[in-house]
Amino acid sequence: MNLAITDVRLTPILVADPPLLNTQGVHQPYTPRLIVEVETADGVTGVGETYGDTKYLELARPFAERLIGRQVSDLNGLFTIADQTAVDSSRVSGKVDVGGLRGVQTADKLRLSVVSGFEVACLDALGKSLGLPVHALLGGKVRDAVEYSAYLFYKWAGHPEGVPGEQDDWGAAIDPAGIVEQARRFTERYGFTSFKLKGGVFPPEEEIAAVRALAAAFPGHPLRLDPNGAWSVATSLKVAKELGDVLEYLEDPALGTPAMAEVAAATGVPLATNMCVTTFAEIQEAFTRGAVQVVLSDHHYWGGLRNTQQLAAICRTFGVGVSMHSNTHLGISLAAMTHVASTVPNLHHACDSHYPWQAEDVLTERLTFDDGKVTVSDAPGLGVTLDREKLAFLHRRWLDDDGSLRERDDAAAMRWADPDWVTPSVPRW
Ligand SMILES: O=C([O-])C(=O)C[C@H](O)[C@@H](O)C(=O)[O-]
Ligand SMILES: [Mg+2]
Repeated sequence: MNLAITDVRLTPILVADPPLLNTQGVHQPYTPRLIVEVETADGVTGVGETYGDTKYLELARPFAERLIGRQVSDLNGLFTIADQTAVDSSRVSGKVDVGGLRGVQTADKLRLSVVSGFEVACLDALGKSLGLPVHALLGGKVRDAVEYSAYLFYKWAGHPEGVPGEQDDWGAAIDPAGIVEQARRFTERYGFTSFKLKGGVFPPEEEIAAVRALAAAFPGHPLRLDPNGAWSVATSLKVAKELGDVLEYLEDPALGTPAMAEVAAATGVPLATNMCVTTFAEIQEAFTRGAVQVVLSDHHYWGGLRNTQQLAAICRTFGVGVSMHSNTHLGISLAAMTHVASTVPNLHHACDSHYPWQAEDVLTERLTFDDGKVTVSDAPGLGVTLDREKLAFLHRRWLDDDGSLRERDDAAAMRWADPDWVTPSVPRW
């Protein structure tokens, strides 16, 4: 068996995305992703997926060149390569990413977001070479299926007039009744039993009403509300008080560890985050201050599946829960998330996934949710097959774009509907 990497292919694509609202604005009609393929001397190909904005592409290209000749089994070596890959300082503010939705933006985090795409591709190739599923390479699954939650969004029926985009069949959801209807469709289509509402869009009273409506429609089901740090400490505490009896957790009610710690100290409602703890460096302060009770890992920016396992072990040590965050992603990432989630013993909350919102994919067969769960594949590697025609189609869309959609920018997308829109300052309420 020859595990040496002989070829690496990077394919940036644009994937259709519905007009989902968040505190920064609205999703663009197409969002960038990067598909990574590594090929071994034996002709085995592994696939990975990560963010596709230019700053990731810029790093992925020199990274890919350095991979040639290395073994797909040399996963630790990926971090060495990452350390040697220079990051353009203009690409990192040290502050926030996508209007703050993905937490702090550092050079290391940018590197890790690229490493993760290659790590998953290497694991896929290694698994296929050895005839083993990725979960086996990670130490073995402790569950046969991974539970996901319905990721509810306020949304418009379509993208603003005159903006080219794909039509979705979800309709509009801009009030409690619309959110309950969306949740019903999620349960009918996928069997989800827990629900997360993306908040920070409307004044808190309206979002409290939406969560109350969900609680009435789905009594006893786990509910979460995530305004992406849009609230002050006082507002967060008010919401926690009003919804404390129905919330599984509140997600990033306020921005940053100090504010989260203040909220946590004054409420019994658990706080989850994918914003104030998104790197290993942020763990110590947040955990010692008791600022978060659940960390939502995202293998893309934590640096891959093995780093996600390390994060889970740290959380276990500190008695902090762990689950999974999601941004717009395709089936390769859902498969990767499912493999790693199947190996984490202390996973006690349904994971997030945007996948139901993505009507397009690059796989020959879409992954499916049954009773809200994805079955863990025992096929070699990730257990997915790339559809080259679909990949080429989505890549063509990226090539044809004039550059305006190649960076995710929810505030810019909002300006198509509201030319005066500026990214709201935080706390918004
Ligand atoms: O849980 C979260 O904070 C997210 O999923 C962040 C995302 O960017 C989400 O808000 C979105 O896609 O609009
Ligand atoms: Mg969140």
